[in-house]
Amino acid sequence: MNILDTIIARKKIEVAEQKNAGLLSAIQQQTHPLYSLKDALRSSSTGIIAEFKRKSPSKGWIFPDADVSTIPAGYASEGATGLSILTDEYFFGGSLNDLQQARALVKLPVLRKDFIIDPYQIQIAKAAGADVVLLIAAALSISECKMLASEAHALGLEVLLEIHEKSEFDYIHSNVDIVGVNNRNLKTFVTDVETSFRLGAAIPEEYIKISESGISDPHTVKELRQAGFRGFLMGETFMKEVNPDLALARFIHSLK
Ligand SMILES: O=P(O)(O)OC[C@@H](O)[C@@H](O)c1c[nH]c2ccccc12
Repeated sequence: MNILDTIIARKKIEVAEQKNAGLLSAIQQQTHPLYSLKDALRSSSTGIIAEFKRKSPSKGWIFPDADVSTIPAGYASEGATGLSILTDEYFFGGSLNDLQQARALVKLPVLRKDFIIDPYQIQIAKAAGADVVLLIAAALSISECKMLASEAHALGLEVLLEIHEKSEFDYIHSNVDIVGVNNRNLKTFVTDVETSFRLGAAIPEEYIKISESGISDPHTVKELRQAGFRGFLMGETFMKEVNPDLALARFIHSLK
């Protein structure tokens, strides 16, 4: 079993437990007008989506005691276009509480970063205050992906579809708002920014496209922009620093 299969197997159990425990009805519902990531990316000059992530299966612990009451707000004040908040606990050290806290502190589009396989997780994302959900082609069938995307839209959330291979172009459909090319292969962890350049050109013009993972050099962002990418999802480059928000500020500065 590759790591993605392991994560999904565990996720199925987690969602079943959450349903049994009635998690959705226990969440204090957040209501706010949607902060559209699509619109923010269209109008932003930097397009950095800054991620809050304590650990990952590929790197282990990055910042175990990272403080959610300061870092996302810091990202916002240093110029992030949107936030990505990991909510998977076992593999990424995140929580729904992280999402709720970040939501309460920032007025930016917030992505729930998790492995979504069930509409229940989208309802929870909405209740906890997310604006966008991630759907990973490699983790879903095309029909599951379509069903989950229409659930997200029914709740007024945007959909970020993540792809990594040409064969996953078939997942792109009308209920997708943003197409993300993950430079990291979730089955092998091999990260290569060339993936974005290779796949980017073939993504239909009407979709906003973003490049995800393994970005650490401002020069890469400039090149990706020239290739038509409007957003850049970056985690580790910031989270490996003592002050991730200041690392973002320096990165943005060097883009100018
Ligand atoms: O820390 P990085 O290499 O900058 O990557 C961020 C983000 O792209 C990565 O965390 C990610 C991309 N797709 C995912 C799917 C699930 C979990 C995590 C991810």
